[in-house]
Amino acid sequence: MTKEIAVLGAGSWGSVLAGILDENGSNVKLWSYNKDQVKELNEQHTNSKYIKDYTFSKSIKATNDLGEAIEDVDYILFVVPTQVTRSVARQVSAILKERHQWVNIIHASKGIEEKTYSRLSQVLAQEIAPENRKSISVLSGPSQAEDVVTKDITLVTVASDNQKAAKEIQSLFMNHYFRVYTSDDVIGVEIGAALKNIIALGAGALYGLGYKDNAKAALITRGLAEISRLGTSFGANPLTFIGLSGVGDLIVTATSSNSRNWRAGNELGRGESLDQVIKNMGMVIEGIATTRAAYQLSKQRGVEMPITSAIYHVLYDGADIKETINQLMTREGRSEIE
Ligand SMILES: NC(=O)C1=CN([C@@H]2O[C@H](COP(=O)(O)OP(=O)(O)OC[C@H]3O[C@@H](n4cnc5c(N)ncnc54)[C@H](O)[C@@H]3O)[C@@H](O)[C@H]2O)C=CC1
Ligand SMILES: O=C(CO)COP(=O)(O)O
Repeated sequence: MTKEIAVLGAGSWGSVLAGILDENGSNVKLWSYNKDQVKELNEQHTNSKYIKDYTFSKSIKATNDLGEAIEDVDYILFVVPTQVTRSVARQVSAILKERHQWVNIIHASKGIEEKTYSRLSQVLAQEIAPENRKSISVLSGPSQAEDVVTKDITLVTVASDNQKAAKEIQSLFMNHYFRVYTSDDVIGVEIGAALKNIIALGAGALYGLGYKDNAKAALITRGLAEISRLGTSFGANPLTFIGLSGVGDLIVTATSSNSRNWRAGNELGRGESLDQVIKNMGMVIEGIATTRAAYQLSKQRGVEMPITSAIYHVLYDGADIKETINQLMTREGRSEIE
């Protein structure tokens, strides 16, 4: 199916998703706010800071001009970091309004807005007027960009407020190594996607401190319990959390040394300061801001999230990691399933 698609954000994930869409036959324009990156993508067809040793298809057109990127498109796919999605959406919205364009919106970012505690579909719905959008969908699941680009088998979910759009998006992305399932649980998919990054930070920290496989399994399992608790408090389907965008993404992010969240946690566990970790990474570590948002949401909604709360105190209050783990382990005993 040939569609005109704008991919906004040419980091690791945006560029790899643009590659899949191009490979599957869509006409893709890839927008970045960085002029040097656009020049590199158009002239060398590489994106060396984000995806090493890979040459992208010559048919992907990179541009610095948002108006040009979204001209006459059927779909706009947002893949910029969570905390800048609102400002990019605002710019997109002004252009759509002026042109009376009506498009399908997708996002593939994983986080909660730090200031408003909003999910990204909420941010996009707030910024892009109903007369300019046919649908809002989210693409999510266990999909480290570095493995997708080498065509490792990858399964993801597209959740949407419009099942016709979900089916169309499914067919736009599906191929022999990238399989897409549909869902109508936007809340569950977005909450799972955002909160697994917090647990990945914790898993990296445990590894950095020398803890082993039992500790990893414990963190992932109890992490999933608190992700589901917060998600279901918003009306998410509990089954979503045992799907690709829930436990699936949690497994890959909390165990893969490609994960920026896991790597950041690992460095923190080894005693590096948060500022240094952020500087070393040079790419987005979504779990940091999302920890703050999820912590505040848990307080607001009276949902118990002991691991998120512990990670919040380590990141934002300078709490000692070992002492924090000790406090978690010596809490009063309780029943596993509440
Ligand atoms: N890398 C991965 O394997 C995956 C990432 N994701 C999600 O995709 C989203 C983007 O992640 P990545 O591409 O990995 O990040 P990245 O750090 O590799 O790239 C981020 C991109 O956003 C651009 N950017 C930064 N600030 C900006 C601003 N103010 N305005 C416009 N553009 C700006 C940067 O220039 C860069 O091109 C995140 O929410 C992440 O959780 C989802 C699945 C897989
Ligand atoms: O979401 C991801 C894989 O599904 C990527 O996670 P990181 O941002 O931690 O690299």
